Amino acid sequence: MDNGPAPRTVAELGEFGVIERITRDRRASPAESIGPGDDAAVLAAPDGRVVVTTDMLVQDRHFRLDWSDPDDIGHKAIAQNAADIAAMGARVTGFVVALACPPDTTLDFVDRLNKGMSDEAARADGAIVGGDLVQAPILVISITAMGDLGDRAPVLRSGARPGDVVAVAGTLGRSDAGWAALRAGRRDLTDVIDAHRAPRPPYAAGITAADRGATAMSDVSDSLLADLGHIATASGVAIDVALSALADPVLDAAARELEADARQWVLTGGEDHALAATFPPDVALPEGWTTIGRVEAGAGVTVDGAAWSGNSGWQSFTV
Ligand SMILES: Nc1ncnc2c1ncn2[C@@H]1O[C@H](COP(=O)(O)OP(=O)(O)O)[C@@H](O)[C@H]1O
Ligand SMILES: Cc1ncc(C[n+]2csc(CCOP(=O)(O)OP(=O)(O)O)c2C)c(N)n1
Ligand SMILES: [Mg+2]
Ligand SMILES: [Mg+2]
Ligand SMILES: [Mg+2]
Repeated sequence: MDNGPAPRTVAELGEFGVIERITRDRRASPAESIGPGDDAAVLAAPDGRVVVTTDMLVQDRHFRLDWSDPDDIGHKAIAQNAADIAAMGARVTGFVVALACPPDTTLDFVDRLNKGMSDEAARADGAIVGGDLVQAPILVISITAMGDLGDRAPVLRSGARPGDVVAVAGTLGRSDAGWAALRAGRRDLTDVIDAHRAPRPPYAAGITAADRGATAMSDVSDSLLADLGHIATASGVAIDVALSALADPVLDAAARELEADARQWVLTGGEDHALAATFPPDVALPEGWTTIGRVEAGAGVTVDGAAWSGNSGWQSFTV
Protein backbone atom coordinates (compact mmCIF):
# COMPACT_ATOMS: atom_id res chain seq x y z
CA MET A 1 0.00 0.00 0.00
CA ASP A 2 1.27 3.49 -0.86
CA ASN A 3 1.24 5.78 2.18
CA GLY A 4 2.40 8.77 0.15
CA PRO A 5 5.57 10.73 0.75
CA ALA A 6 7.26 10.46 4.16
CA PRO A 7 6.27 13.30 6.53
CA ARG A 8 8.75 16.17 6.51
CA THR A 9 7.43 18.68 9.07
CA VAL A 10 6.00 18.49 12.58
CA ALA A 11 2.56 19.39 11.14
CA GLU A 12 2.75 16.48 8.69
CA LEU A 13 3.77 13.95 11.34
CA GLY A 14 1.52 15.41 14.07
CA GLU A 15 1.99 15.99 17.79
CA PHE A 16 1.93 12.37 18.93
CA GLY A 17 4.08 11.15 16.07
CA VAL A 18 6.71 13.76 16.88
CA ILE A 19 6.61 12.92 20.60
CA GLU A 20 7.05 9.23 19.78
CA ARG A 21 10.00 10.14 17.56
CA ILE A 22 11.61 12.40 20.19
CA THR A 23 11.21 9.93 23.05
CA ARG A 24 12.06 6.74 21.15
CA ASP A 25 15.58 6.60 22.56
CA ARG A 26 14.67 7.88 25.97
CA ARG A 27 12.89 4.87 27.38
CA ALA A 28 15.88 3.97 29.51
CA SER A 29 15.54 6.22 32.53
CA PRO A 30 17.65 6.13 35.68
CA ALA A 31 17.04 3.33 38.16
CA GLU A 32 13.78 3.64 40.12
CA SER A 33 12.57 6.34 37.70
CA ILE A 34 9.77 6.51 35.14
CA GLY A 35 10.67 8.45 32.02
CA PRO A 36 8.62 9.83 29.12
CA GLY A 37 5.29 8.29 28.17
CA ASP A 38 3.03 8.58 31.19
CA ASP A 39 1.20 11.60 32.65
CA ALA A 40 4.28 12.58 34.62
CA ALA A 41 7.78 11.30 35.21
CA VAL A 42 8.99 9.87 38.49
CA LEU A 43 12.51 10.64 39.65
CA ALA A 44 14.26 9.17 42.68
CA ALA A 45 15.22 11.81 45.27
CA PRO A 46 17.76 9.82 47.25
CA ASP A 47 18.30 12.31 50.08
CA GLY A 48 14.77 13.66 50.31
CA ARG A 49 15.57 17.07 48.79
CA VAL A 50 15.11 18.03 45.13
CA VAL A 51 17.10 20.84 43.50
CA VAL A 52 15.03 22.43 40.75
CA THR A 53 15.59 25.23 38.23
CA THR A 54 14.09 26.41 34.96
CA ASP A 55 15.36 28.51 32.04
CA MET A 56 14.03 29.15 28.57
CA LEU A 57 15.45 30.00 25.15
CA VAL A 58 13.38 32.19 22.83
CA GLN A 59 14.13 32.46 19.11
CA ASP A 60 15.74 35.77 18.14
CA ARG A 61 16.26 36.65 21.83
CA HIS A 62 18.62 33.81 22.81
CA PHE A 63 19.54 32.34 19.43
CA ARG A 64 19.10 32.97 15.72
CA LEU A 65 18.49 30.23 13.21
CA ASP A 66 21.01 31.75 10.79
CA TRP A 67 23.68 31.80 13.55
CA SER A 68 23.13 28.47 15.30
CA ASP A 69 22.55 24.91 14.12
CA PRO A 70 19.66 23.04 15.72
CA ASP A 71 22.02 20.78 17.69
CA ASP A 72 23.80 23.88 19.07
CA ILE A 73 20.48 25.23 20.31
CA GLY A 74 19.76 21.90 22.00
CA HIS A 75 23.16 21.91 23.72
CA LYS A 76 22.67 25.46 24.92
CA ALA A 77 19.14 24.87 26.24
CA ILE A 78 20.28 21.96 28.40
CA ALA A 79 23.56 23.65 29.41
CA GLN A 80 21.96 26.79 30.78
CA ASN A 81 19.77 24.64 33.04
CA ALA A 82 22.35 22.07 34.10
CA ALA A 83 24.80 24.88 34.99
CA ASP A 84 22.32 26.20 37.58
CA ILE A 85 22.08 22.74 39.17
CA ALA A 86 25.89 22.47 39.25
CA ALA A 87 26.10 25.97 40.76
CA MET A 88 24.22 24.67 43.82
CA GLY A 89 26.77 21.89 44.26
CA ALA A 90 24.31 19.29 42.97
CA ARG A 91 24.28 16.70 40.20
CA VAL A 92 21.50 16.61 37.61
CA THR A 93 18.98 13.80 37.90
CA GLY A 94 16.58 14.70 35.08
CA PHE A 95 15.23 17.30 32.68
CA VAL A 96 11.75 18.01 31.31
CA VAL A 97 11.73 19.83 27.98
CA ALA A 98 8.81 21.99 26.79
CA LEU A 99 9.11 22.78 23.09
CA ALA A 100 7.01 25.25 21.11
CA CYS A 101 7.60 25.44 17.36
CA PRO A 102 5.97 26.59 14.11
CA PRO A 103 4.07 23.88 12.17
CA ASP A 104 6.53 23.96 9.26
CA THR A 105 9.47 23.06 11.52
CA THR A 106 11.13 20.14 9.78
CA LEU A 107 11.54 16.74 11.40
CA ASP A 108 15.23 17.02 10.54
CA PHE A 109 15.38 20.17 12.68
CA VAL A 110 13.58 18.44 15.56
CA ASP A 111 15.88 15.41 15.31
CA ARG A 112 18.99 17.58 15.45
CA LEU A 113 17.68 19.75 18.28
CA ASN A 114 16.86 16.56 20.14
CA LYS A 115 20.33 15.13 19.51
CA GLY A 116 21.97 18.31 20.88
CA MET A 117 19.81 18.15 24.00
CA SER A 118 20.45 14.43 24.53
CA ASP A 119 24.21 14.82 24.08
CA GLU A 120 24.44 17.71 26.56
CA ALA A 121 22.11 15.90 28.99
CA ALA A 122 24.50 12.96 28.83
CA ARG A 123 27.44 15.33 29.52
CA ALA A 124 25.54 16.51 32.59
CA ASP A 125 24.80 12.89 33.51
CA GLY A 126 21.03 13.42 33.44
CA ALA A 127 18.15 11.95 31.45
CA ILE A 128 15.34 13.79 29.65
CA VAL A 129 12.33 12.30 31.41
CA GLY A 130 9.44 14.23 29.86
CA GLY A 131 8.24 17.42 28.25
CA ASP A 132 5.56 19.12 26.20
CA LEU A 133 5.10 19.93 22.51
CA VAL A 134 2.92 22.77 21.21
CA GLN A 135 2.59 25.03 18.18
CA ALA A 136 3.81 28.64 18.35
CA PRO A 137 4.81 31.33 15.83
CA ILE A 138 8.49 31.08 16.86
CA LEU A 139 10.66 28.51 18.58
CA VAL A 140 10.66 28.50 22.38
CA ILE A 141 12.45 25.88 24.45
CA SER A 142 11.65 25.86 28.14
CA ILE A 143 13.51 23.35 30.29
CA THR A 144 13.26 22.38 33.92
CA ALA A 145 16.17 20.54 35.49
CA MET A 146 16.09 18.54 38.70
CA GLY A 147 19.13 17.71 40.78
CA ASP A 148 20.33 15.84 43.82
CA LEU A 149 22.70 17.10 46.52
CA GLY A 150 23.62 13.72 47.97
CA ASP A 151 24.69 14.49 51.52
CA ARG A 152 26.05 17.92 50.60
CA ALA A 153 24.71 21.25 51.85
CA PRO A 154 23.61 23.47 48.93
CA VAL A 155 26.15 26.16 48.04
CA LEU A 156 24.14 29.40 48.19
CA ARG A 157 24.91 32.86 46.85
CA SER A 158 24.84 34.18 50.43
CA GLY A 159 27.78 32.41 52.06
CA ALA A 160 30.82 34.49 50.96
CA ARG A 161 32.85 35.97 53.82
CA PRO A 162 35.57 38.66 53.85
CA GLY A 163 38.95 37.00 53.32
CA ASP A 164 37.53 34.30 51.01
CA VAL A 165 39.15 33.67 47.66
CA VAL A 166 37.07 34.14 44.45
CA ALA A 167 37.65 31.51 41.76
CA VAL A 168 36.18 30.41 38.45
CA ALA A 169 35.94 27.13 36.53
CA GLY A 170 35.29 27.21 32.78
CA THR A 171 35.78 29.97 30.23
CA LEU A 172 34.57 33.57 30.43
CA GLY A 173 33.87 36.07 27.66
CA ARG A 174 34.16 33.67 24.76
CA SER A 175 30.41 33.49 24.20
CA ASP A 176 30.14 37.29 24.08
CA ALA A 177 33.11 37.45 21.70
CA GLY A 178 31.38 34.86 19.49
CA TRP A 179 28.19 36.88 19.53
CA ALA A 180 30.21 39.95 18.44
CA ALA A 181 31.87 37.91 15.67
CA LEU A 182 28.47 36.74 14.38
CA ARG A 183 27.10 40.28 14.39
CA ALA A 184 30.18 41.41 12.47
CA GLY A 185 29.76 38.60 9.93
CA ARG A 186 33.12 37.10 10.91
CA ARG A 187 32.27 33.41 10.59
CA ASP A 188 35.99 32.59 10.49
CA LEU A 189 36.41 33.23 14.25
CA THR A 190 35.29 29.69 15.03
CA ASP A 191 36.82 29.37 18.53
CA VAL A 192 34.58 32.02 19.98
CA ILE A 193 31.59 31.36 17.71
CA ASP A 194 31.52 27.71 18.81
CA ALA A 195 31.64 28.84 22.45
CA HIS A 196 28.67 31.12 21.80
CA ARG A 197 26.62 28.54 19.95
CA ALA A 198 27.10 25.68 22.36
CA PRO A 199 28.61 26.46 25.77
CA ARG A 200 30.07 23.48 27.64
CA PRO A 201 29.83 24.28 31.35
CA PRO A 202 32.13 22.42 33.79
CA TYR A 203 29.39 20.61 35.73
CA ALA A 204 31.66 18.36 37.78
CA ALA A 205 33.53 21.42 39.06
CA GLY A 206 30.38 22.49 40.92
CA ILE A 207 30.33 19.29 42.91
CA THR A 208 34.07 19.32 43.65
CA ALA A 209 33.77 22.95 44.77
CA ALA A 210 30.96 22.04 47.17
CA ASP A 211 32.99 19.11 48.52
CA ARG A 212 35.99 21.39 49.02
CA GLY A 213 33.95 23.83 51.16
CA ALA A 214 32.96 26.56 48.65
CA THR A 215 31.13 29.24 50.64
CA ALA A 216 29.09 30.72 47.73
CA MET A 217 28.63 29.82 44.07
CA SER A 218 26.77 30.87 40.91
CA ASP A 219 26.98 30.10 37.24
CA VAL A 220 27.88 33.06 35.02
CA SER A 221 24.88 33.57 32.73
CA ASP A 222 24.52 37.37 32.62
CA SER A 223 28.19 38.36 33.18
CA LEU A 224 30.99 37.85 35.67
CA LEU A 225 30.42 41.30 37.17
CA ALA A 226 26.64 40.86 37.38
CA ASP A 227 26.72 37.35 38.80
CA LEU A 228 29.51 38.13 41.30
CA GLY A 229 27.35 41.17 42.12
CA HIS A 230 24.53 38.80 43.09
CA ILE A 231 26.91 36.89 45.37
CA ALA A 232 28.22 40.14 46.90
CA THR A 233 24.71 41.43 47.56
CA ALA A 234 23.36 38.15 48.92
CA SER A 235 26.43 37.72 51.16
CA GLY A 236 26.69 41.36 52.31
CA VAL A 237 30.32 41.61 51.14
CA ALA A 238 32.46 43.34 48.51
CA ILE A 239 34.33 41.45 45.79
CA ASP A 240 37.44 42.64 43.98
CA VAL A 241 38.47 40.94 40.74
CA ALA A 242 42.06 40.92 39.37
CA LEU A 243 41.97 41.49 35.60
CA SER A 244 45.37 39.88 35.11
CA ALA A 245 43.92 36.55 36.32
CA LEU A 246 41.31 36.61 33.54
CA ALA A 247 43.64 36.81 30.53
CA ASP A 248 42.65 34.45 27.71
CA PRO A 249 44.75 34.25 24.51
CA VAL A 250 41.69 33.10 22.53
CA LEU A 251 39.92 36.33 23.48
CA ASP A 252 42.98 38.45 22.78
CA ALA A 253 43.19 37.00 19.26
CA ALA A 254 39.47 37.64 18.62
CA ALA A 255 39.77 41.15 20.06
CA ARG A 256 42.57 41.98 17.60
CA GLU A 257 40.44 40.74 14.70
CA LEU A 258 37.32 42.62 15.77
CA GLU A 259 39.11 45.70 17.13
CA ALA A 260 37.36 45.09 20.43
CA ASP A 261 38.31 45.06 24.12
CA ALA A 262 38.80 41.54 25.49
CA ARG A 263 38.45 42.87 29.06
CA GLN A 264 34.89 43.97 28.30
CA TRP A 265 33.99 40.45 27.07
CA VAL A 266 35.51 38.73 30.09
CA LEU A 267 33.89 41.02 32.66
CA THR A 268 30.50 41.76 31.08
CA GLY A 269 29.84 38.89 28.65
CA GLY A 270 27.05 36.39 29.40
CA GLU A 271 26.12 32.85 28.35
CA ASP A 272 29.43 31.09 29.04
CA HIS A 273 27.92 29.34 32.07
CA ALA A 274 31.28 29.11 33.78
CA LEU A 275 31.04 28.62 37.54
CA ALA A 276 32.16 31.35 39.95
CA ALA A 277 32.62 30.51 43.62
CA THR A 278 34.18 31.73 46.84
CA PHE A 279 36.38 29.52 49.03
CA PRO A 280 37.84 29.97 52.50
CA PRO A 281 41.40 31.35 52.22
CA ASP A 282 43.11 28.24 53.61
CA VAL A 283 41.49 25.81 51.12
CA ALA A 284 43.49 24.29 48.24
CA LEU A 285 41.36 24.94 45.15
CA PRO A 286 40.08 21.81 43.40
CA GLU A 287 41.29 20.96 39.91
CA GLY A 288 39.89 23.23 37.20
CA TRP A 289 39.44 26.24 39.48
CA THR A 290 41.53 29.44 39.13
CA THR A 291 41.76 32.28 41.62
CA ILE A 292 40.49 35.56 40.14
CA GLY A 293 39.85 37.77 43.16
CA ARG A 294 39.12 38.27 46.81
CA VAL A 295 36.14 38.85 49.09
CA GLU A 296 36.35 41.97 51.24
CA ALA A 297 34.22 43.81 53.76
CA GLY A 298 31.88 46.32 52.11
CA ALA A 299 29.56 46.16 49.11
CA GLY A 300 29.73 45.91 45.32
CA VAL A 301 32.17 44.48 42.80
CA THR A 302 35.39 46.24 41.77
CA VAL A 303 38.05 45.45 39.17
CA ASP A 304 41.64 45.97 40.37
CA GLY A 305 40.25 48.10 43.17
CA ALA A 306 38.15 50.42 40.99
CA ALA A 307 34.52 50.51 39.85
CA TRP A 308 34.05 49.21 36.28
CA SER A 309 32.54 51.91 34.09
CA GLY A 310 30.03 51.10 31.42
CA ASN A 311 27.49 48.31 31.20
CA SER A 312 27.94 45.36 33.50
CA GLY A 313 26.06 42.59 31.70
CA TRP A 314 22.94 41.30 30.01
CA GLN A 315 19.52 42.44 31.20
CA SER A 316 16.51 40.90 29.50
CA PHE A 317 14.50 44.10 29.15
CA THR A 318 17.12 46.70 28.26
CA VAL A 319 17.63 45.73 24.60
N1 LIG B 1 9.02 34.37 36.90
C1 LIG B 1 9.65 34.01 38.04
N2 LIG B 1 8.94 33.57 39.10
C2 LIG B 1 9.59 33.20 40.24
N3 LIG B 1 10.92 33.23 40.41
C3 LIG B 1 11.66 33.65 39.38
C4 LIG B 1 11.07 34.07 38.14
N4 LIG B 1 12.06 34.43 37.30
C5 LIG B 1 13.21 34.25 37.97
N5 LIG B 1 12.98 33.77 39.22
C6 LIG B 1 13.98 33.44 40.24
O1 LIG B 1 14.88 34.52 40.38
C7 LIG B 1 16.22 34.07 40.56
C8 LIG B 1 17.11 34.70 39.51
O2 LIG B 1 16.71 34.26 38.22
P1 LIG B 1 17.72 34.22 37.01
O3 LIG B 1 18.44 35.52 36.94
O4 LIG B 1 16.99 33.75 35.81
O5 LIG B 1 18.72 33.11 37.51
P2 LIG B 1 19.72 32.26 36.61
O6 LIG B 1 20.60 33.28 35.95
O7 LIG B 1 20.45 31.40 37.57
O8 LIG B 1 18.88 31.50 35.64
C9 LIG B 1 16.18 32.55 40.49
O9 LIG B 1 16.15 32.04 41.81
C10 LIG B 1 14.85 32.28 39.79
O10 LIG B 1 14.28 31.05 40.18
C1 LIG C 1 19.89 36.56 18.90
C2 LIG C 1 20.61 36.82 20.19
N1 LIG C 1 20.54 38.04 20.75
C3 LIG C 1 21.17 38.26 21.93
C4 LIG C 1 21.91 37.30 22.56
C5 LIG C 1 22.66 37.59 23.82
N2 LIG C 1 22.05 37.06 25.03
C6 LIG C 1 20.84 36.50 25.05
S1 LIG C 1 20.43 35.94 26.60
C7 LIG C 1 21.89 36.47 27.26
C8 LIG C 1 22.26 36.32 28.71
C9 LIG C 1 21.52 35.37 29.59
O1 LIG C 1 20.16 35.20 29.34
P1 LIG C 1 19.05 34.94 30.45
O2 LIG C 1 17.79 34.70 29.72
O3 LIG C 1 19.06 36.05 31.45
O4 LIG C 1 19.56 33.59 31.13
P2 LIG C 1 19.67 33.24 32.70
O5 LIG C 1 20.49 34.33 33.33
O6 LIG C 1 18.29 33.20 33.21
O7 LIG C 1 20.37 31.90 32.73
C10 LIG C 1 22.66 37.07 26.26
C11 LIG C 1 24.00 37.67 26.50
C12 LIG C 1 21.94 36.04 21.92
N3 LIG C 1 22.59 34.99 22.48
N4 LIG C 1 21.31 35.83 20.75
MG1 LIG D 1 17.27 32.10 34.68
MG1 LIG E 1 22.38 30.93 37.39
MG1 LIG F 1 19.84 36.19 33.36
